[in-house]
Amino acid sequence: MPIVRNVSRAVSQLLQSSACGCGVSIVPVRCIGISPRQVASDASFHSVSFSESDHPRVLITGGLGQLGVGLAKLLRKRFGKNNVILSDIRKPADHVFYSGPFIYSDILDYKNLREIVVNNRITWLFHYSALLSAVGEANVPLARAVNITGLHNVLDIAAEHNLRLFVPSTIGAFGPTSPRDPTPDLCIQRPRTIYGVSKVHAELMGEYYHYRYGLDFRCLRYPGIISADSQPGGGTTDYAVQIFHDAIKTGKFECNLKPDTRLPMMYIDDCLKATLEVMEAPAEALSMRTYNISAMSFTPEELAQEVQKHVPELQVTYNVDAVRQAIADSWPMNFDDSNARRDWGWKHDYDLPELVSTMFSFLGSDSRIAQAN
Ligand SMILES: NC(=O)C1=CN([C@@H]2O[C@H](COP(=O)(O)OP(=O)(O)OC[C@H]3O[C@@H](n4cnc5c(N)ncnc54)[C@H](O)[C@@H]3O)[C@@H](O)[C@H]2O)C=CC1
Ligand SMILES: CC(=O)[C@H](N)C(=O)O
Repeated sequence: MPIVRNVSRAVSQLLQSSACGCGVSIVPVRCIGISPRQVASDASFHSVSFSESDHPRVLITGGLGQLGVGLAKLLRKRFGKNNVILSDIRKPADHVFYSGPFIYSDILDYKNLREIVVNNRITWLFHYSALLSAVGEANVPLARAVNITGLHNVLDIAAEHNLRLFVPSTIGAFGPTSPRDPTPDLCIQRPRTIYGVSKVHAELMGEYYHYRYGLDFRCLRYPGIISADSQPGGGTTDYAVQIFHDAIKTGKFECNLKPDTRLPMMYIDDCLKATLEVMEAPAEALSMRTYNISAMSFTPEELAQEVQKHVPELQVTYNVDAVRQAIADSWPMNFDDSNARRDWGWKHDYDLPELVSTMFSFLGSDSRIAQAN
């Protein structure tokens, strides 16, 4: 009766533990006898226990978006090119395809995902597939499928195959009734977008699987991410990337948020650094499984002023998009990430001036608006 014993031990530990997980260290209970999904009898469990010195074998879902290619680059530097597999449902550009392993994977296809994990002996999974806030509102059924059903597939496969699982959450997991300045890790979360609802669901399901099945779930709430070599995928914070491209190409930028809309933001290198750090943190260091991370917070007006130090000719106008503005007005203005700083030593490198000068040195400011005049 080992399964029954495991179940009752898991349940009693679960009941004894604090529901919020704040400041309480709970020993995860690995209980492989109660797999969260009924697995076909012919399924093979090739998950291998890796010793500390072995590199993880990594799969990134939704890897062709704004963040995945950069994450793959960072992880390949650390763990070796062939230990990191990028996957997506889109066709990769040549430079991505030839830079390391790429595989087609639709996260709605449970069996295919399981086959990839088994055949490649995956040990770490970064689940990046998602529809972001603005595109999610434009196609709620698809956002619900990708962000919620897709997450269920990933959670079950990760639990069955003993994976360490990273799922990013977002400032969008908060809503108008959350404290906005600053927003702490634990507070009311009643977002009003399908994106936000799906991310709160992901946080709660991941933490539930951690306490119930011992899944090694780790989650960071990212601010709006700014990158030079990848395009954002349809979010509310996209303006803060677009302004750089428009400043260089035309010298004119039309912003779809009001000039005083304050949102937390972060340069991509900081975001990817935090992601790797939390995945490498010893489990004992993590007093929670979902952390806010923060770097800076600015308004479109403040960003434009900093950009104008590099491109003084830049003209900024405002044409507010009502959907995006309503979303932004319900999101945090400043993010409290003191728990991440305390538990696993999180520290950002880029504030607004460094972010802007780094973006321009990346994008090459020499082509800037000579043509526009
Ligand atoms: N970029 C940002 O500012 C922030 C991103 N995040 C989160 O980080 C993660 C990555 O974000 P981005 O790279 O910016 O997103 P993105 O929108 O640029 O890329 C998402 C990728 O998911 C893929 N995808 C869509 N449906 C799929 C399916 N059925 N199966 C497999 N892949 C599918 C898309 O093809 C796309 O390449 C997301 O979970 C997002 O919520 C969180 C906060 C901020
Ligand atoms: C902050 C995010 O999650 C994303 N960039 C969005 O704006 O939807």
